Amino acid sequence: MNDSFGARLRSAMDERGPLCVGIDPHASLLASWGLKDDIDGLETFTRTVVEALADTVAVFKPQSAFFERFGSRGIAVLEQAVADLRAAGGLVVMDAKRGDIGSTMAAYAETFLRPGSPLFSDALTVSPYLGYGSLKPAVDLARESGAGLFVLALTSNPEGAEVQRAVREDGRTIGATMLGHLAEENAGESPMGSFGAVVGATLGDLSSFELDINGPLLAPGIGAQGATAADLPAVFGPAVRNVVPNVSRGVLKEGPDAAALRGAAERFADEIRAAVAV
Ligand SMILES: O=c1ccn([C@@H]2O[C@H](COP(=O)(O)O)[C@@H](O)[C@H]2O)c(=O)[nH]1
Repeated sequence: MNDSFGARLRSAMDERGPLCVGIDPHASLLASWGLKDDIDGLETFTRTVVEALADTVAVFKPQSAFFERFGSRGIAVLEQAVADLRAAGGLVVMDAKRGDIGSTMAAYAETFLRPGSPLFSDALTVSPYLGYGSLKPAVDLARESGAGLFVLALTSNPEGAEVQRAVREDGRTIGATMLGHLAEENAGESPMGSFGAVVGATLGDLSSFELDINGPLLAPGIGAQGATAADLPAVFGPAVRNVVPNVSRGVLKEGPDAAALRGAAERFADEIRAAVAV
């Protein structure tokens, strides 16, 4: 890969729009699609989403947890989905939220960020709560591989504030500190850097945070968690141009009909485009 993740993401957003569709095969969704909560149900669900959306949506975010719960066969379904999505021109952000001491983080990085690895993805979500520096092996390998990271900074769930809004001795919150680290990683990059933050679309006015990190902001929370596309400008301000809004259940609940899935993704994409253009 010649281009960095940030460059590939900017092109994909320009060509296909900024929507990220999450692939979260909840047991309740398998049931509502008339599928069994087993490996065949998982495989049919995943293949249906991939076939319906892979050639039109810019970014996909498979939620690893829903595949891991089926063990090695679930991981095989995830591997196939990653390969098929990427072959169709979609970018894959693996939502595995890995985080550990550096020596173990290096192994997670090899799993998701080393080209040729079965789960190699365009980007990986990571947790910095063992200290931002513990992510260094992933940062280094992402740079080498042309991949990206999304670091949990201000998550969409209300419980996140206990940690992320805690104030350090220097007066900065933990969330702001993570955003600061990412701005340093992305300094000087064009059209934007490859080191993004996860910032929930549910969080209301974030003008007290420096969201302009010259990198992407992955924004979950639209749809099932109650945020809407129309909320994006008020939440993100001028940084909205770098926002990649994620919708998982809001799209997936329209399946299994492929046209209905495509219709839902198009509606969200149109709403986002309209909101971001204001
Ligand atoms: O702060 C965060 C970080 C990650 N997520 C993940 O995004 C999707 C959201 O799914 P919806 O069905 O659209 O609510 C899911 O995979 C979460 O694990 C998040 O919601 N918030």
